[in-house]
Parts: sequence; structure tokens; C-alpha cells
Amino acid sequence: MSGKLASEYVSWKILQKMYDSERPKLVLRHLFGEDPDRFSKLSREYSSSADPDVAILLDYSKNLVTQPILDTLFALAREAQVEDFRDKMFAGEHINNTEDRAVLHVALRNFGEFKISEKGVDEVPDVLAHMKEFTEAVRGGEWKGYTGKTMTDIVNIGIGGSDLGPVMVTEALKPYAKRDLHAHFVSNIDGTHIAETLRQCNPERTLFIVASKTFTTQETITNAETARDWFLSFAKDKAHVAKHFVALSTNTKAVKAFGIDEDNMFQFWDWVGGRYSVWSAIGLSVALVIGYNRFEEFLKGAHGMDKHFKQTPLEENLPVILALLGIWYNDFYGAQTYALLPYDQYMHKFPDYFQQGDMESNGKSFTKNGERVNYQTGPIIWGAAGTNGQHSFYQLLHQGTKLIPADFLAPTTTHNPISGSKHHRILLSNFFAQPEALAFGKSEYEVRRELGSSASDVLVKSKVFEGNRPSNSIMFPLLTPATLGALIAMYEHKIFVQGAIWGINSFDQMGVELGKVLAKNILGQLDKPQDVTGHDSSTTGLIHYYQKYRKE
Ligand SMILES: O=P(O)(O)OC[C@H]1O[C@@H](O)[C@@H](O)[C@@H](O)[C@@H]1O
Repeated sequence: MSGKLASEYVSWKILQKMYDSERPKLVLRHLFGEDPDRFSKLSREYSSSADPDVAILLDYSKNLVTQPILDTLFALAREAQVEDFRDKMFAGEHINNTEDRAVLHVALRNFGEFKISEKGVDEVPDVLAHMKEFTEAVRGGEWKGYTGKTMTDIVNIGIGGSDLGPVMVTEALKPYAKRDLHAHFVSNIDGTHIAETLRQCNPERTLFIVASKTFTTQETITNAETARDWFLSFAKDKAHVAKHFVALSTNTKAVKAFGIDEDNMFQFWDWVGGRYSVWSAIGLSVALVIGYNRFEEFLKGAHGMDKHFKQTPLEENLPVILALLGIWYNDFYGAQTYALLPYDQYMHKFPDYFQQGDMESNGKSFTKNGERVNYQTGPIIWGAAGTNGQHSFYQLLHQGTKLIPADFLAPTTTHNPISGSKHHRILLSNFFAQPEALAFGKSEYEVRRELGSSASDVLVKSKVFEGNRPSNSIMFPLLTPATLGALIAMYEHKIFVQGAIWGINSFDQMGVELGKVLAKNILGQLDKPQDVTGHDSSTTGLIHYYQKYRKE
């Protein structure tokens, strides 16, 4: 990161000129027609030196780029000093400048490779050992509840980064789950969430995991207090809390004040951002569900991608390629959103996870030097598992007026090869067909030929697919813990590269604060209409409406 506005880079200006002059020529039908080797030139395969089962193919040939455009995008990354900034992150420099913190999720999955000297980094193995011991005790049945029974349910109470990672990863790695240990996740302050969860739990056999980096988050602390009250209404004695509540946090003082024993606290550090924390103690629910050894495979898979990101030239570097293509659409084509479309039911929470990962990281308007940007930063991330999305929003992807770049992700092999893998072949045929349809569409000529000369113009137009809609296709052999780790790390580093080029701080989240402060103030005014002061007429009117009709 150079400290400049991205729009000041020479390569940015060249890209703008290229876009202005070449856009009409950037037609995928022609680009593929002109070069039969486009796929082999514009695809890369990552494989892990440590684990032969981990491989990721990135096919980026269906993008609206030529080699000169790609070369200029790589020049942009170099001009923005992405490599230097990356090395600073890995070295533990305080690149989160507003909070004066290092950004070291890579240290949580660093199996001796990178030398990082930051306070707490040397404690990582101890916390992992603690997680191992604890997960083995719970899974093995040595850990007993207050009536001497083993655990059947775990309830992770957390929100944002302390929820989405655990939820997404436990869902994605369900084939490896201990099926008699049921995992629940409570995040929303809406009492319905905890109430419905507690209805499914037996207090004698439930372990609550209170996950909060700060241990001050209103939703999490309120839900945890409710869970503790519910538990004590059965167990009666506060001493029993120790067998049923553990905490994952950086805030020892607040954990103790809540009544959780320090021995039952799993520590992490301020250099772990919430949305990057699934690799830390926040991953405890994952480790409980899939077992510690699998959790370690997950970490190692991410570590492999870290090495790839750190050591591979930009032109071969998957996160860098994804980041630069994203910038091309976001900043030159004016695409506002980006879709993540996993063709794997186990990955159905993947878009939600990176909605936070990307939007909380790169949803910023000021550079690290405090200058207002004059270009677009982070895109809106959304998506759903295929093929459900096809029967819902793909209509707009194919024929709408908006350009929506997308990543399609799929495993070659399924964990559930039922009916002789018939389902998987159908799923994959859709995974192959959708990017093809988006890219090449269906011309008016083709539609007319199909419908015959008697077809009305209106009908013909309604069936035309303009095509030329870009996408990446990402394939991997099987969704294993290590492969999932590598995929997540790939997207994390993509986000990093984009933030570095845009010159923003991807590692704070000041934008979530204002609403919290206002809600706290309003909470104190909800009882009586006369207390409702200091608001606009809309907010006041809404609160008065609530006060008029509420029934306690
Ligand atoms: O883990 P705690 O501290 O409860 O924070 C939970 C979440 O809070 C939000 O406001 C954001 O800041 C997220 O990045 C964070 O993951």
C-alpha cells in the first residue's frame, strides 16, 4: 500500500483508457473464438505441497479481459505495493492503523513457517493444546455435566465473526461431524433465537460456548445471561456453571465477571479480527463437531494457501487474480455487487460468511491517510447454493440490466454419491451450464432459428440472452477440512489485496458502531412516551407506535 489514492496510479489511468476504448471489443464469444487456448492460458491450479488431496482450479477465462488488460491489472498491484504490504502483514506490522494492531490470522494457522514476533503469537500452540484436550474430553465422554451425564448438545452463543465462521464451517464440514453431538448457534438478540434453541436442549447435557472477542457485545452477553438463568433454573447451584459454560474471548476480566472459570476460557488476541477469527479459539465449536485433528487439517489447509499467497508470483497467485478481476468490474465496469455461488449444499452458508468477511472489511470510503476515495470500494456480496439460486434470482443474472460478476464453486466428487452419483452429475451439469449460458448467451438469430419464422418479435426478444456476463469457475476434488481452509484463506487474501489497492484499512469496522450507540440510548427511552426525546419525527413516531400497541 503506497498511501496514494488508487485512481492516481498510472496503471489505473491506463486501465480506464483501456476500458473506454476496448470495451466494445471485450466480447467473450469473440475472445474464445480468436484463441482456442484461452482456457489453458487463463486458468491456474493451486496444489498444496503438504497435502496431495488439496487442489483448487481457478478458471478465469470467462472474464472480459485480454492479456494486455491482465498485464495492466498486475502492474496496478505492483504499483500499489501489494507484495510489500502483504509481507508487512505476515511480519506482524500494525497494518490496522486506526486500532494500532497487527493483522495476524495467518499466525493462527502458521505451522512454523513464518517468523512472526508479536505479543501472544507464541501462545497459539498452548491454546490449540487446550482446545485439543477439551474437545477430546467432551467428544470422548470424559467431560460430564452436573448430573454426571455426557454432553449431547453444544450451543455457540456469539454474533458476527463469533458466529458466522463457526456456523459456516460446521455446516460445510458436516460429513466429518460427530452426529450424536448436536451443534446449535444462537446469535440474534431476538429472544426467539435463544428460546427456540433452549427448547431443544437438556440442561444436564448441554454445553454453552460463549464466543465474544470483546465480551461486551450486547446480543451475546444478553443471550449468555439468559442461557445461564435457564441452566440455573434446573441446576440450582452456581458451582455447576463450570461444567456447562466455557468462554472464547480476549477479555479475561469480563469472562471472570460473568462467572466463567478462567480454566474454561480459551484465549485469543487483539490481532485476530472478528471476521478472521474462525481459526482461533472461536473455532472451538468446529473442533468439537469435527474433532481436533480435523480442525488442525482445516488450519493446515489455510496455511498452505497462505504460503501460496506469500510466495507465488502475482500472475500465478489465485487470491491476487481474483482480487484484480474484481477490481476490473467494480471500478471500471461499475458493477455494484458480486455473487458467490457454491454448487455444494454443504457450502450453503459460504456467501453469508463472506458477506461479512468482504463487506465489513472493504466497506470503507476513506483511505488510510484519511482521504475520501473517488472510486468504488468493496462490492455487495451475496449468493446462494446452486441450484436453488437458479430457480430464484438467476433470471436477473441472465437477462437483467445489471452486470453481476460471479464465482461458481464446486467439488468434482460429492460426499453423498447417492443413486450412483446421479444427483452430483446433474448438479455439476448445471455448474458447467450456467457460466456457459452467462458468457455466451443466445442470440436473436439463434432464437429465431429455433422458433421459426412465425414467432412474434416480442417472443423472440424475451428469449434472447445477450451473454457476455463474466464469471470465474472454481473446482476442487472434495470439500475436505483442508480444502475448505484453503478456499476461505484464498478469499481472505483476495479481500486483503483489494483493500491494499484501494488504500483503505480492511481491518477495522467503525461503521457498526453508530447504530449500537443509538440503540442504547433508545433502549432507555422505551418505557414512557414522555421519555422519547432528541429524535426526528419518524423515529419518534415509530417508538410511539410501539408504545401504544405493545403487550408485554
Ligand atoms: O466477538 P465480539 O466482540 O462479540 O464481536 C462480534 C461482532 O461485533 C460486530 O459489531 C463486528 O464488530 C464484528 O466484526 C464482530 O465479529
